[in-house]
Amino acid sequence: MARRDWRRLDESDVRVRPGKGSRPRSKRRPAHTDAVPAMVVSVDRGRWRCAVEADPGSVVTAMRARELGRTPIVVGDRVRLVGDVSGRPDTLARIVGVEERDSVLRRTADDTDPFERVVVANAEQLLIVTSLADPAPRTGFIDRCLVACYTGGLQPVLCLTKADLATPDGLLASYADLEVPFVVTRHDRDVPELIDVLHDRVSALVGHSGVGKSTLVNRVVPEAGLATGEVSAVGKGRHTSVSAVALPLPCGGWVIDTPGLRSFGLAHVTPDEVVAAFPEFAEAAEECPSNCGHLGPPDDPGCVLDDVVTSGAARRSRLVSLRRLLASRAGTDS
Ligand SMILES: Nc1nc2c(ncn2[C@@H]2O[C@H](COP(=O)(O)OP(=O)(O)OP(=O)(O)O)[C@@H](O)[C@H]2O)c(=O)[nH]1
Ligand SMILES: [Zn+2]
Repeated sequence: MARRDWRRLDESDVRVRPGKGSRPRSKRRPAHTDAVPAMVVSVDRGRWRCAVEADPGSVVTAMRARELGRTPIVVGDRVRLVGDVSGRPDTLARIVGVEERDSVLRRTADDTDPFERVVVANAEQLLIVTSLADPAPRTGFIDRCLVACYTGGLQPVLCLTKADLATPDGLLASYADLEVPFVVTRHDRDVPELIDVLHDRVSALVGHSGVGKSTLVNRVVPEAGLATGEVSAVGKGRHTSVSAVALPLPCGGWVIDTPGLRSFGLAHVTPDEVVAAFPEFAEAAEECPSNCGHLGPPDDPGCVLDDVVTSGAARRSRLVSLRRLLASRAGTDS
């Protein structure tokens, strides 16, 4: 995965300016040696709810310390807290540091918007929740999620719901060459494979309205109590939560639901970042003309990736899949 690329884009790294002799002592950043490590579980109007690492049951409300300026802090961020970390009502701790992120789920508002934002930090995997029918699967959306995973350092997992209504075979065939792991679920059966996938990991979940994501979350986190089956209710979505929230799994680990995330603008992603997720093509791509989109002729006549296939070093079907992802980056199917 293209780890080096998204690390470069990380904004959360709070740097301490090298001390200048003339600077008054009081201006120095305090050491905060007593800070408590915690993970952000939700964000609401300038307040962060943080689960204390040593005791995930203890959730503390915190503000961002002034010394952090406008450093973005999102769900999944690992932070350091000082002040009142008791979590008692009406107490407020302070976030004084944000750890470097291991992964970032990023999006641009739409493909013409140059400003990306991080939606979830540090998720190890992204469960792409897709129903096999009602609504029908949207491969364009899945492909865009895969691009977000490959360029943000997350492991994608296809989570195919409503298997009582349709077979997963056709859809799985489209993703066989990408070797995307998958689980297949239906609401009238137990979900041991899903528990296996989620156990002890931090997993973000995305999916379109009606695919059964709330049904799934409620099964693995019984206390979550998410509303389900209200797809057609008037005004739905207007007053419901639209930001990500991390929920602790009884079996260990976290699921991060992303109710507001139903499309992925990928304007911030470059073709080279996508190719970097395909080891058999990454090196050859350096021989391509600069600014090659790697789509091949007619868009990119000088692209050398076809030669890799001709030489026998890669399968044609892998290149077809890679180019499908590259095309989805610029596509409109959200
Ligand atoms: N047949 C079938 N229906 C299901 C299954 N899972 C969920 N449903 C139904 O699909 C509808 C949508 O399920 P939800 O869990 O609310 O879907 P959601 O993805 O959370 O949708 P939003 O709440 O709009 O984000 C409900 O009527 C569920 O009862 C399944 O495995 N099979
Ligand atoms: Zn190329």
